[in-house]
Amino acid sequence: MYGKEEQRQLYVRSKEYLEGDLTLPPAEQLPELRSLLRYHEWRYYVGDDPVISDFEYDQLYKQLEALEAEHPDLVTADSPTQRVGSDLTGEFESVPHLVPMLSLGNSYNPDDLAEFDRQVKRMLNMDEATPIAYAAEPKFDGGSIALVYENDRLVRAATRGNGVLGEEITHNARVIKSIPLTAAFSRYGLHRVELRGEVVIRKDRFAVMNEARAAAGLALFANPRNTATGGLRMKSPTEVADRNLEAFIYSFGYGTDEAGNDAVQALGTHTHALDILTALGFKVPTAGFERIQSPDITAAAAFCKQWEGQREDYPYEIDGMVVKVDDLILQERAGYTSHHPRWAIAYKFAARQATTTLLGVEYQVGKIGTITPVAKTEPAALAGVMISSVSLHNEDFIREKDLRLGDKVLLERAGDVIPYIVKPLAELRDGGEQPIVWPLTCPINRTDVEVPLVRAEGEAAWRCPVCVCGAQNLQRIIFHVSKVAMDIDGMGRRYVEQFYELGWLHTIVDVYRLPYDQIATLEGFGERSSENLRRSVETAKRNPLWRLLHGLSIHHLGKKASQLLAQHVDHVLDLADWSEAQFLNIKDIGPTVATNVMEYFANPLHLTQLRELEELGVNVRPTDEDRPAAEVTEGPFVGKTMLFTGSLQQLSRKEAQEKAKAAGARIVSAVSGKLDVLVVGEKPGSKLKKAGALGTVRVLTEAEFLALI
Ligand SMILES: NC(=O)c1ccc[n+]([C@@H]2O[C@H](COP(=O)([O-])OP(=O)(O)OC[C@H]3O[C@@H](n4cnc5c(N)ncnc54)[C@H](O)[C@@H]3O)[C@@H](O)[C@H]2O)c1
Ligand SMILES: [Zn+2]
Repeated sequence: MYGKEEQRQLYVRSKEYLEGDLTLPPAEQLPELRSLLRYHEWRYYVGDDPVISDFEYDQLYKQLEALEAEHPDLVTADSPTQRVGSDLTGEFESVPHLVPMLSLGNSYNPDDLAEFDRQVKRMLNMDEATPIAYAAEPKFDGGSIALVYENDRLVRAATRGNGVLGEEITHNARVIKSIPLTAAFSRYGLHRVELRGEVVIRKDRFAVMNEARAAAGLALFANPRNTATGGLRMKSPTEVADRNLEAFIYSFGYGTDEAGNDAVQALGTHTHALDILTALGFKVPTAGFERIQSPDITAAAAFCKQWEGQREDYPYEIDGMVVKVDDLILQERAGYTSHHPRWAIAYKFAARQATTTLLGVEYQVGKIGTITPVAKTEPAALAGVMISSVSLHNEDFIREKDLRLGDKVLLERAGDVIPYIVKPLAELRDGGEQPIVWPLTCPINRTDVEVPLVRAEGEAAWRCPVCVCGAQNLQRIIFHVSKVAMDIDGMGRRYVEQFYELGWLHTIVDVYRLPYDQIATLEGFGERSSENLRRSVETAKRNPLWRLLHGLSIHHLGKKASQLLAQHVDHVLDLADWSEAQFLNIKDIGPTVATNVMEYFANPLHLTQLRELEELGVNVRPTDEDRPAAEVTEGPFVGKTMLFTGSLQQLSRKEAQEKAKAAGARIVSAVSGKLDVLVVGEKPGSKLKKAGALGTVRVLTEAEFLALI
């Protein structure tokens, strides 16, 4: 019905009208707006596949309405404001409704409802101060249905069609269990009635159906509304039965007694009419829960707001609420336009779908270097917020949806769920769309070195194995500042995490350029602690080299190996030029450490980091503590192993150990058959006992030890 290029044009023009930057004479705007609305009605009703949001459609509609109000001479009978959108497909026989099935006017907030209330009163020549009672109930989002009962039997069911003619679907309605085939209308003096209702599918049943379809390899249903309207039009009633359809009945459209006189108004109120339908066995919004009778518009508005908040928890899809003048006689007096009743109005919830243009893709790096593509879009209003970034999850998502740069895309955001792209509107493409090329190398990396991404088998995510922005850095930083590595006093995991969250720490390099003035302003900090932290960091900069090496988190490079390497270089970057043989030449360094250290230093990103550390004043050369004590060949303890236990009185443990080493001893950590000398201070404890039991250990007091050296 519409060609591809034509559809694209209609879409682009619609967005231009919505932007509101058109200055055309009304005589040109009017026919164009009408043709735009007709196109969107076709997409929405016939295709069940709209290309703009309901809110946008309503805005275009309002533009047309306003223009027509200014230029009544230019109103045409076929204008979308003068009739309801048609869902006639031509696949079923059309039948005339007993009373036209109309649309509803729209409101979006309590102010709109207050305005509606004033209009109703003006129409009824009522005083503004006199309250009108309203009924309010959910606006079910499914397919409209009209049910005709004669002599208490269901004789016909039809879709809304174009409002005047509907499509006859009686066979399909008969298999919907919530539609009674017989109902005792005669008890209320009703001989012939036409009921109005909405056919829907419960959200959980919809989900189960789709799971089953996925398991069977069938195409998934797009959404419950779509599935319900499609379900009504199935060719075979058994297929209809499979869809778990239900029908909510929300009013009498028509009702006469045996003589053909109106018998509906006698029911008094809309509320009472629904109570009767409930009693007759129809599925009707439950009084007190799904519907209320409110004394005035304010209470009705509050009920609408309440439902907007609980919409997600409700088992059925609703796109708003409907507020109706409760008194049936007042309804009749207020009357109808050719498009909607003047006594009712829809209170629309914020649209959960929107269409917009995909402008570009950016990449984020998450935990363990996972690369997440993020779509950048033209800003779009979605469920009450402006959206311009939408996660694309991973490469497969982009590929499966066949997303391209420049695509018009359908966005959705339901409840707390993060917004996502439902699909591109492929039929609106003009050929200028560009493929999204998945990066082979890390897109985050800010250096000029390319880092290939990796994707583990069976995983959807690509990862940057060394990403400088990756959250794996968080763990590295925590280790880097810890006691065993750089031992930065007062910085622990908690602060690292906090600073990381604040964006101050990305890599270990940032540890040495923290914003202390800002830290001072953090809750629980203050000038003093900030200054203390700064001092700890400054102290750590003078650490022996082995601590830095250990703090690089190189796989398998422990404290001992770090110390050994620190002894054998003049500058940490010397290691970048080392061959495997050079590593293996060092006693106690094996091939595993060699490989890992070589891999680390082969990565230019790491070299950049080390240079940055050096520029920031971090020591990158061996200190005295790193240097091996010159081989001691003379002294009282040459070739002996030694251990200290208990508390020493004259020397600190560390001093004693240094002196022992200078006297040729090698310090060990445990009592064993290999221990030669045990020096005991006060309260020696179990080590002395153990040494005594061995009988091979020479035991010295602190004084004896001092005398010997
Ligand atoms: N996105 C698009 O391109 C596009 C195009 C056309 C229409 N639309 C949407 O459809 C609307 C117009 O469609 P419409 O004419 O079907 O109107 P509508 O859906 O806004 O309101 C009328 C319908 O509401 C249903 N309804 C559900 N619960 C009801 C209740 N408790 N009481 C009364 N009616 C109830 C009825 O089936 C009735 O036909 C637009 O405002 C727009 O939101 C969107
Ligand atoms: Zn990276």
